[in-house]
Amino acid sequence: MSSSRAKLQQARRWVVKIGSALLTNDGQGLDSEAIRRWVDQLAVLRQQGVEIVLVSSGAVAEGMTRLGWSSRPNELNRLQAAAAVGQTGLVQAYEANFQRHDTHTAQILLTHDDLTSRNRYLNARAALKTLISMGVVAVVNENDTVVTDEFRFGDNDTLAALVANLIEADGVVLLTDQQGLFTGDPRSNPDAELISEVRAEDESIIAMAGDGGRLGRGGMATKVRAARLAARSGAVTLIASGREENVLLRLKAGEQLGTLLVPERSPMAARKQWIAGHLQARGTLVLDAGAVTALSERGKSLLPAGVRSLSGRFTRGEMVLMTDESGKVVARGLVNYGAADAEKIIGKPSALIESLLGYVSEEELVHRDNLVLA
Ligand SMILES: Nc1ncnc2c1ncn2[C@@H]1O[C@H](COP(=O)(O)OP(=O)(O)O)[C@@H](O)[C@H]1O
Ligand SMILES: N[C@@H](CCC(=O)OP(=O)(O)O)C(=O)O
Repeated sequence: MSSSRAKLQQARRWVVKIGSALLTNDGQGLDSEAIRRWVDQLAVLRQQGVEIVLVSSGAVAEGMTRLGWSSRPNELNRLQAAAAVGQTGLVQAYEANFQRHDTHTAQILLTHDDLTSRNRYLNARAALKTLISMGVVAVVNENDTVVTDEFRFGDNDTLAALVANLIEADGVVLLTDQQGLFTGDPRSNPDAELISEVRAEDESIIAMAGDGGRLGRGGMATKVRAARLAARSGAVTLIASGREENVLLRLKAGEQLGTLLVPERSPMAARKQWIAGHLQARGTLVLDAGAVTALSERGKSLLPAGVRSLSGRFTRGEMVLMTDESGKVVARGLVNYGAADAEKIIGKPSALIESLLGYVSEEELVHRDNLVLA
């Protein structure tokens, strides 16, 4: 087995996306047998220690079936109405199946704004992470009923990749109606060959990937682009057929199914690059000399004890600058406590956090995994 395949096997958090084409059996209503089989597999994966977030399409297609429409309407209001009708069918199907495994599901409907506005982004992230920690399977879809221009993400491949960025998933599995990415669209090109593994950044795959079928929105083109997005936070993406028997369990066992799109950087390197480049600092922590040395020379995390003062109005998870006493920036990173709580614990040993705050999030103020030296 290639070492890249092992990356998916070892991934502890997977975003699994099930496409419209697959879910609705090409327009025949929700394929409840298939949903049962995927849920059974997801339940086994969870027993094997994999955390799962599900991104499921199919609301519009299911709504059309329920409303007796044979063709996809062009008017936005009718599409939105179909999505609203179909979404209840989708969540019913997942909830009923996960209940057989004593697992709760949660419906999360997201719009583009939710992932671009910092506040909403942090809320979505905190809610999803809390659900994961409680063992609840979130079932995510685009909030089709409120998006303004014709379906903003449009396809759920992009949404799955953005969710992976959001919750730092290390694996994205896109289940569709083809075996994976072929050198050309197999619907029109019978000689096209399946690609087993490719770099997510490889330019040549963009040209190979065509658009989608009757029900699907993005085709392979959006899957390839989604793999690139997921690679930004270091996640591997696997495109495979959801009709393949036990596909998820076989992937977890390391079988060479589908197409693996491999990120250039390790999750850690990608994460650090993201911290370094993409976030605005919300505050500053001034460190004592010992803490400066611990961070810059020994690669340590920042403990509250090494902080002399702070400024800014930051909340947990936001980015702060860390400076020495002369004001020189030594590092930047994501802080584990909001400013008000941080103020109470700076200069104190981590063992006192619980008595000072009444709870402990982490013993570090900034963990070294979430910290980049200047
Ligand atoms: N290079 C390619 N390899 C495989 N499938 C391709 C390729 N180019 C286009 N496709 C088409 O993409 C479709 C899958 O995308 P789509 O219909 O959007 O499904 P989903 O709803 O699962 O996202 C396939 O049915 C296939 O015909
Ligand atoms: N939000 C839409 C899904 C859009 C869609 O079909 O996406 P995809 O499965 O990527 O082709 C729905 O639930 O119908």
